[in-house]
Amino acid sequence: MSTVDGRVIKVALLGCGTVGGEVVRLLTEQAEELAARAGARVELAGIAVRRPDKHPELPPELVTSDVAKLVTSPDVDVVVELVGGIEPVRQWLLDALKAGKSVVTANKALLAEHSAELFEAADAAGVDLYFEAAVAGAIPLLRPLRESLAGDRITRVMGIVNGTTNYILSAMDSTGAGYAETLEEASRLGYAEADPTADVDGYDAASKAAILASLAFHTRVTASDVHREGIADVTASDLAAANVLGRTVKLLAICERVTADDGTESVSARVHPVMIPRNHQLAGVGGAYNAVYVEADAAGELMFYGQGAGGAPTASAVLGDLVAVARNRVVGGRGPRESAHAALPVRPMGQTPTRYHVSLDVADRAGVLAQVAQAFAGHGVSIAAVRQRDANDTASLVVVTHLAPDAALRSTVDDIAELDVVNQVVSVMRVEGEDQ
Ligand SMILES: NC(=O)c1ccc[n+]([C@@H]2O[C@H](COP(=O)([O-])OP(=O)(O)OC[C@H]3O[C@@H](n4cnc5c(N)ncnc54)[C@H](O)[C@@H]3O)[C@@H](O)[C@H]2O)c1
Ligand SMILES: N[C@@H](CCO)C(=O)O
Ligand code: NA
Repeated sequence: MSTVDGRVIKVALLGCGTVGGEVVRLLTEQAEELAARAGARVELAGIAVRRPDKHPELPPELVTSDVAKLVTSPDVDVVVELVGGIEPVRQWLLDALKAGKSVVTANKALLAEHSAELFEAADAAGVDLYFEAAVAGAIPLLRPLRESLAGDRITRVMGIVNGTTNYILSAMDSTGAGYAETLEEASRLGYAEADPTADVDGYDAASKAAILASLAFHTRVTASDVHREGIADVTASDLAAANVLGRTVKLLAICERVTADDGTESVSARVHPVMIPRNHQLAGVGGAYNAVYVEADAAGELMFYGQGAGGAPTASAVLGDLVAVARNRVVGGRGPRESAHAALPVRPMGQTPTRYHVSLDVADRAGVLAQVAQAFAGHGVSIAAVRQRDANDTASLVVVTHLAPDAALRSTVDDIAELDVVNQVVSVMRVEGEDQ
């Protein structure tokens, strides 16, 4: 029987790949415990895959390729979506919500573009939309933002939210391993997206940043609002330049509440490589692990850490959501709805305050430093530290700035590159954290 009265919650699973396969395993192995925790048996009503013939491990009576039929089947209470991508998934989930099914999804790409529409459909039907697995895999992060911190005022969310790029940067930093071989390994381990350029070019992290900023600041932020740079341009020179200063490079998502001098607030959301001191807590986060700091007025600083990618860790978050949905169905309640009441404007990247590390190869003669310093001053950028090392007739000059609008820093670097005394701009990267 497929009704809540019968204490059975029927689940349609869409996608049975890296994550979906683990969801099936855990649902089967932990059926008794899940029933006790949810207050109802949680049973599969169907599993939709692209190629049913490729899944001899699944019960044939459950497997289908007819997703549209499965998501609106009267037999189904909850749709768990683990296919990925935007279309046709968006339409399947809208159809499911309209038909009164709650939805659990790990699909950050979809949520970062269409969560408003999905929340509206969930509201209209009085059903749930849960997506803990969409950001930072196993780590409970969205539930704390949506529920535990709902009474606080969050000012910043910053961290490592993409396992694939963290795996690659960690390996490049520690073993000097090549980029391509490390990416291949990350794909083999099930961390990378179906198209790994989504990871490498920062799209995956930007989608997650949009979701985090939306929840943290009660504002609709979409992926296109997020400034995005991936790791494809991070070179061995960047890592070497970082190393000289006792730093390392991480791809960070940074979502901030920015308050202007006149007190008006805006939201800044960005994803880009960042140099951080080696003694920064994020520097020690290796492999496919994720770590996210949340700063809130009353709570202070919180840190969330754990496995951000991979089949089983992600399935853990999916199962947690599934139990929450099942419980809500059993008692007749609902989980949190969309909270976008603050509707803050999104601040363009050029106006966002950042700090730069600039490593230059310059001519070793009098007046060079003055010319470089003049370029910074010309854009109103204040210098925090300068370090010079001589080698034959050239010198290496490293400048770290104080906070300045990102556009001013960018223009400064453009001007410096044009100076006759500058042989080469070796590395330009944003900086977070103070050296101890
Ligand atoms: N792998 C991870 O570490 C991880 C972590 C967090 C979130 N996610 C998200 O979870 C989702 C699934 O990721 P995955 O790594 O398991 O992907 P995957 O490629 O391993 O699996 C995708 C599944 O979807 C099925 N599918 C694809 N197109 C279909 C169609 N048109 N009709 C029916 N079935 C179709 C495939 O048959 C496959 O079973 C994605 O949204 C991804 O972003 C993945
Ligand atoms: N491809 C993603 C999966 C987890 O969302 C990552 O590497 O982090
Ligand atoms: Na999570």
